[in-house]
Amino acid sequence: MTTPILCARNIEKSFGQMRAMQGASFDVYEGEIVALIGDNGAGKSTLTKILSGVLQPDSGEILVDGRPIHFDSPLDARTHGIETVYQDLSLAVDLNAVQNLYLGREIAAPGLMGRLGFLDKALMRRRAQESFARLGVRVPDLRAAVANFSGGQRQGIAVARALMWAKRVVFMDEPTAALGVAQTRNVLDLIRRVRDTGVSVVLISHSMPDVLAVSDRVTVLRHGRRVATYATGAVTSDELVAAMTGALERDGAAA
Ligand SMILES: Nc1ncnc2c1ncn2[C@@H]1O[C@H](COP(=O)(O)OP(=O)(O)OP(=O)(O)O)[C@@H](O)[C@H]1O
Repeated sequence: MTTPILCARNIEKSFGQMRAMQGASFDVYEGEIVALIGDNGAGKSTLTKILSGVLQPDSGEILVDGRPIHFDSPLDARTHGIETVYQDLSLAVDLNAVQNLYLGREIAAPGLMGRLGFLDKALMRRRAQESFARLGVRVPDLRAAVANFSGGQRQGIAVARALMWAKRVVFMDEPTAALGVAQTRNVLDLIRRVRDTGVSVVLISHSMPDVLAVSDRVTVLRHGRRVATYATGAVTSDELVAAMTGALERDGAAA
């Protein structure tokens, strides 16, 4: 079997008395969309934060390409090509789409101008346009503050931003929450396009239809550990809900 590009093994993490991660394991393979699902409080966000360098585990291992690694910060995870799109999007709403794409990673103008702090705005705009075009993200006006845009348009910009920098894995936390039917379809298409560019996607979602529509595999977390993993084509919504709620374990049929 191939080596996962990103892997968590027996992760433990407590917040005071609360054991949020109780031996969680998780694998991401190259070129796949893997859904990470679980009931409220199952530990999806905590695991995501650990695998993107925001939180450090108390114990357990993280492996990239099979090699143990420590992420001391989100920057560490980024240098390994791992990016996260959070549900709150963390876009700067007063800035335009290009500025948001490059927030904190601006390109300096060449030569003395760059050393004086001038930015290469034309280059950034061109690369941003290429990125939006490649992903099929429609930005009504590159110069307008993103505060003017719809939820779906903002989601597209947030995804494009992560993808500008993600070389290996993108975590998407509830990317279709608060979106309408058409916008949800666009974001799901976008997720497929991301995978087709060779970047793996971890989809964290409460939406069974989305999970079943777009993922290749599904991992179910419960009480801070992995209770099941399925090939999406071989599982039903009822089976996923059973794994999430513990009915599978009660039946003694856990995968
Ligand atoms: N900073 C924190 N301090 C204390 N407890 C925390 C903290 N972060 C998470 N927890 C607890 O850890 C457990 C796992 O939370 P987590 O947010 O990872 O779950 P989740 O699966 O993402 O849930 P949801 O679907 O509701 O977002 C929960 O019981 C939560 O209350």
